[in-house]
Amino acid sequence: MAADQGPAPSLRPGVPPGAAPAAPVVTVAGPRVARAEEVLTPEAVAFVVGLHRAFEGRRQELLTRRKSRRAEIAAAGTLDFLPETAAVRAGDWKVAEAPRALQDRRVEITGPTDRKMVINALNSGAKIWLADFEDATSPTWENVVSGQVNLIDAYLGRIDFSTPAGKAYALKPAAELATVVVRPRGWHLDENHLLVDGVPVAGALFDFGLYFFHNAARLLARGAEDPNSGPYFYLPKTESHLEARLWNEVFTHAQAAVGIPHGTIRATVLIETITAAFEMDEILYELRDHAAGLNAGRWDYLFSIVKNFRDAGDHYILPDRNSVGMTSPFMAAYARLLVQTCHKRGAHAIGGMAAFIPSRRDAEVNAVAFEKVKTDKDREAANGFDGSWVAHPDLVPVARASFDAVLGDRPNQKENPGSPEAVTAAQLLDIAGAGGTCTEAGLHNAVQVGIRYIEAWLRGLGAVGIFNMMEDAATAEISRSQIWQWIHNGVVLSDTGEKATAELVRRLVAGELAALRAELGAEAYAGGRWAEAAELFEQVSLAEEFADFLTLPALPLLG
Ligand SMILES: CC(=O)SCCNC(=O)CCNC(=O)[C@H](O)C(C)(C)COP(=O)(O)OP(=O)(O)OC[C@H]1O[C@@H](n2cnc3c(N)ncnc32)[C@H](O)[C@@H]1OP(=O)(O)O
Ligand SMILES: O=CC(=O)O
Ligand SMILES: [Mg+2]
Repeated sequence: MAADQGPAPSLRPGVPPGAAPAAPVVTVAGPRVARAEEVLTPEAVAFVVGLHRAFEGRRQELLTRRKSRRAEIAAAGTLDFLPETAAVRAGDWKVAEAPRALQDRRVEITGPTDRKMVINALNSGAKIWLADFEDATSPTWENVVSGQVNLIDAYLGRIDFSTPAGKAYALKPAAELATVVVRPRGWHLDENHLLVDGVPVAGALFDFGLYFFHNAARLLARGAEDPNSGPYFYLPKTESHLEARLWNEVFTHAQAAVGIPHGTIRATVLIETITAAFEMDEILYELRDHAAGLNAGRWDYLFSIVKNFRDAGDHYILPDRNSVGMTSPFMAAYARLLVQTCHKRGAHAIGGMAAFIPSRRDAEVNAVAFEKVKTDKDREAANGFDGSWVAHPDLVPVARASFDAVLGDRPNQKENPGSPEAVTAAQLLDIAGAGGTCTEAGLHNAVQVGIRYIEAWLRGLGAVGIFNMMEDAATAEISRSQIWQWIHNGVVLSDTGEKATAELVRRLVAGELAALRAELGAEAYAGGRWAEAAELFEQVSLAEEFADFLTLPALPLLG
């Protein structure tokens, strides 16, 4: 405002012009969670409120922008690299050097932040533990607050746990523990239990802000670079470099606010949307002082392709989930581009999740899981990735063997430029080129997985084993969005010759509920949330208007 304009008129009746801005009204409205007061201290809440006040406006703008971008994609029926950022792609620049704790990331275990899992993950022998508030967590107030309590206890080396049967859990010596990398929720989810002037804060800023605030205080006490830890993050579901820019602004603000050096925070960005795949360079560039790498989040990536091209015709129809994999040409192109981009920019390239989970009770299931995961990790290591994810502690040695065989004593292979084959937009979008079939068996599986997962999520479980596969929010999104896509494109199922229709899906849902009642028994069935899960599943897979995320209509049903 120009100096001669005088003070702005007061918009608050009775408050003189130029008076200090009103203090925000902050409401914490969740059910009681044990030890919440250790996390939700007045200072930590004020820090999150400060983030909200600084960045909520921009978050909303970017969420609106997602909608217009999707409308553009629907109109064009295709996608390409951005002309306006060609100079960034062509430029000669690198991201900041990784801190010591993030140099060797050959095996990363992922999982939710409940107490037992925290201890098991940290003790697993993995280099990194991705502490997940996203795909693997149902964001009940209990889960998001107690997760923060557990992270503080883990950082202080005082986390322990025992089961009602007396099995005791404790941390191994500090030098043997995984480094913690926290994955906050994506930009789309609100935290409805913390309101500022009646507006919910972003789940992303709640998870990031609380972990950063508590972690940064300890970091300051320990000295500039802790060899085993720091404020390290995974950033999920990013759709554009502008969203990465917002994270960069949040990091810059957060570091300045608590007085730790710019660049202390390190973030690995999941490339798990089709739009982000076209902006890998740009995302690293925006975050270059804070970037630690990119990750190939294959499950949300498939979901994002279906979501964005759901009504773009036959070329984009995703066949049965188990007939597409990382060797499908469009997925191989995505992995290739990720390794090429990361290594050109000095960043780590981290592989994704093979969803097969082992069983300690069934040797055959175990053998299949080990073999499938080994094949997947061998391929990633050979293709230039610096490390990869596993979902279960028993898979840590499997993935480590794959990466040891390629890396040897080197912490990573960032000097490996990856495949010399350039990646084109057409290759990234060649879904039809994957072949694969759409079957009623695939449709049935999608119904089963979708209902079972949503029911677990409503009870506060964000990751579950279903039919020996790891299922989480990302894989459930594939199930329901694929059904929407098949119905709206009139797909004919190759094994029955029948068309995929809403009526067929409703029949399969009813059949699945009856099967579950028989499998569980009437009492256990009645104790679950099956009817709500089925209703929500039908809504997100059959409603004409496609829900951007299934967790959005599901959120109000959580405690
Ligand atoms: C698309 C994506 O975003 S992938 C990343 C997000 N998804 C995830 O992180 C999933 C992580 N994995 C898991 O949550 C689990 O492995 C599940 C739910 C799939 C299966 O868990 P369970 O049914 O408990 O498996 P199982 O009984 O074989 O577990 C054996 C032991 O390993 C532990 N365990 C299993 N997975 C993990 C894990 N990821 N982290 C830590 N501990 C684990 C179990 O707690 C159990 O411990 P216990 O023997 O002390 O009781
Ligand atoms: O977050 C990972 C994914 O595959 O989705
Ligand atoms: Mg994901």
